[in-house]
Amino acid sequence: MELQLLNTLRDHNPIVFNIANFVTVQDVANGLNALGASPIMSAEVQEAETMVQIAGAVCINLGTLTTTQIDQMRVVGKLANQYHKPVVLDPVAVGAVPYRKEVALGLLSDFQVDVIRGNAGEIAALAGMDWQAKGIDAGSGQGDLVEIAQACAQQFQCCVILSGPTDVITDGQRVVKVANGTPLFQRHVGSGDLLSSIVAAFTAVSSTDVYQAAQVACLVLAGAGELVASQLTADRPATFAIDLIDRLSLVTVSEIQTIAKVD
Ligand SMILES: Nc1ncnc2c1ncn2[C@@H]1O[C@H](COP(=O)(O)OP(=O)(O)O)[C@@H](O)[C@H]1O
Ligand SMILES: Cc1ncsc1CCOP(=O)(O)O
Ligand SMILES: [Mg+2]
Repeated sequence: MELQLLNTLRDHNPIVFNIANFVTVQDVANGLNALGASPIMSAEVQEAETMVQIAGAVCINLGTLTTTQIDQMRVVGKLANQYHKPVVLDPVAVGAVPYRKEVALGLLSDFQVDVIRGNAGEIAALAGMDWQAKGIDAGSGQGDLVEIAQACAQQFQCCVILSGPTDVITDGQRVVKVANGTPLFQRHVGSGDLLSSIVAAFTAVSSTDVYQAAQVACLVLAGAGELVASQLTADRPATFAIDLIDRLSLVTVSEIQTIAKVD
């Protein structure tokens, strides 16, 4: 895996344009900033073209969608395709809310995305497979996570990250698994949103190889979280979230390499 992309990202400080949700927007902005990217959030369609032009990549998050925002997402996605800017889609809760699934499928037919990043419940829903998603969380289901991720990637002709205790990254054929992380990620709302935006940041510096960018993003975030958890003596979700921001800023390629569990 090309972990040197972390240094490339810090050297280039790419602008990442996020259509964020209102729950986790500041965590995402601060996480991107700490890592070495330059976040910008926008909810206004009138400035969509400028946003896409100045950005290195776009992350579209369905977390708190509105009809107005869906229109903005469609415009932004099409502009990103036109300007050849990578697009990451985070299909928050599409496994639990049929309306969201309908919206996500509509967007996926209106423009091409480069990466879909979701938990098992979300990726299974988009792939048309049975799963008991629970709100924003993965929920419970039975099935081969690799097969589910590959089916989703093949259906939408893109890279898919099915995140969880082990992140499964696939382009539809090839598969890489990242087993780093900590259960503390699940105790902090917004971990998945941050991952999706970090994926966008890495695609901004590796637009010709989004599969590689997706792998590095998963390993850097999961590795940073694992390093934070190894220093905590108790179950402290709030401390974890704060320390994660610091660690994203400080973590080095060699620290990540030392703990990497990549298959
Ligand atoms: N039980 C776990 N153990 C280790 N890492 C986890 C665990 N659950 C989630 N993660 C990590 O948390 C991040 C967010 O993933 P996930 O929880 O699947 O997203 P979401 O918040 O959208 O449901 C990923 O980096 C993933 O590797
Ligand atoms: C709680 C909540 N409600 C709508 S979006 C959102 C945040 C989802 O964050 P994540 O999927 O990263 O845990
Ligand atoms: Mg999520």
